[in-house]
Amino acid sequence: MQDDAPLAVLGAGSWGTAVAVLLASNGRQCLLWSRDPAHAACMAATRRNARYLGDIPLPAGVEPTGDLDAVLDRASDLVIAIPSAGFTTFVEGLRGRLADNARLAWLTKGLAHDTADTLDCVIASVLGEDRLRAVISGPSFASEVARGQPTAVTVASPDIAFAETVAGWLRNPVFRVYTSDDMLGVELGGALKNVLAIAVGISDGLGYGANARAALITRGLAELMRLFQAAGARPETLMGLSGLGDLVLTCTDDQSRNRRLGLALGRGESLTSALQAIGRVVEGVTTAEGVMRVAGRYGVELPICEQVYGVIHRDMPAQDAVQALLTRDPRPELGASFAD
Ligand SMILES: NC(=O)C1=CN([C@@H]2O[C@H](COP(=O)(O)OP(=O)(O)OC[C@H]3O[C@@H](n4cnc5c(N)ncnc54)[C@H](OP(=O)(O)O)[C@@H]3O)[C@@H](O)[C@H]2O)C=CC1
Ligand SMILES: O=C(CO)COP(=O)(O)O
Repeated sequence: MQDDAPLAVLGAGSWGTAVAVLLASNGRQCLLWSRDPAHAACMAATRRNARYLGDIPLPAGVEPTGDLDAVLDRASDLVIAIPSAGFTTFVEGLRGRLADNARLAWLTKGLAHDTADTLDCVIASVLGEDRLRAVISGPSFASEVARGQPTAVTVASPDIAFAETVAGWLRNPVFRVYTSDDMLGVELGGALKNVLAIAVGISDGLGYGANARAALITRGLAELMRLFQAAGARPETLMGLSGLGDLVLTCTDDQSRNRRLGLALGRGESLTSALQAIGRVVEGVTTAEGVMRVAGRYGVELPICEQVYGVIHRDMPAQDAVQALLTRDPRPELGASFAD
């Protein structure tokens, strides 16, 4: 693959734009596709993405476009940056339109909206098991990355050589990239942390203190560990950037939209008005539903995720959800294994 061929980022929200800026600052030509041609034209004219990342100038190497056919003609290395709710439909729309040598990476954190499968399963089943593919995940707020603040992430792929290739696109002295072959663990960590961040936000919004926050993060980690064991992900991935790293980031910093949603719900705002005020994707909302399906599939208990699901999708009062967690049957902190 030619290093001077353009890369393409598909999806021009906050994270897609930040990664396009990163790739261009690494010297790569980067097509940045928006599904809204007027938005693409505005970015091209103003050299900013006013809608999602307005304070960051787009470097010369970023080429905004609204023409997906032209993008697929010019680039065979594609980075998908759209929310999980639209992921499956979008990938199905790529079927039959990709060059044979097209390679895919994605920045999306979540589960397939319709099946609750991991996004890797979606890509493999729609575009073929042999398609080179990788997920980019880890603690990485878009605006910090776009401003060049130090960040470290993980790239996971079933093909470790391809993980290295993607890492090479992204790496620079302030953007450190590790690689992994545990796609499942990296994707599950990225999906669940959004739901857990809503839980921590709710607790903080209710005015509970630092003790409750630390307890929720720790017991959230135990939920992830249980799911990892049941699903066959590697426990050490949980201690990495896409697990503990992103869980801590998203649960503790108000840049997180998932945490901010929880804060608003804890303070008594309605879901609709909180989502409207945030005005960006809040992945934990749809993922909370998917996670319940995954818990059922593997027969694991995920009590914190279940309460978040109750608050968001069953109108449960936030205070009742916390109470339900506090009054669960007592149990040993760690059972026969860490995951019990
Ligand atoms: N922001 C961040 O700091 C990080 C985000 N992520 C993950 O990246 C993913 C994208 O998030 P982010 O960029 O922040 O979200 P934003 O809400 O900032 O932007 C979403 C973008 O996706 C576009 N979009 C939505 N649905 C579709 C669709 N069906 N087809 C094509 N484009 C679509 C939107 O277009 P339109 O404007 O037309 O609606 C918009 O450009 C999420 O899974 C998120 O969890 C991961 C790490 C960091
Ligand atoms: O995934 C993220 C940082 O790693 C962004 O988190 P939010 O979607 O909660 O803002």
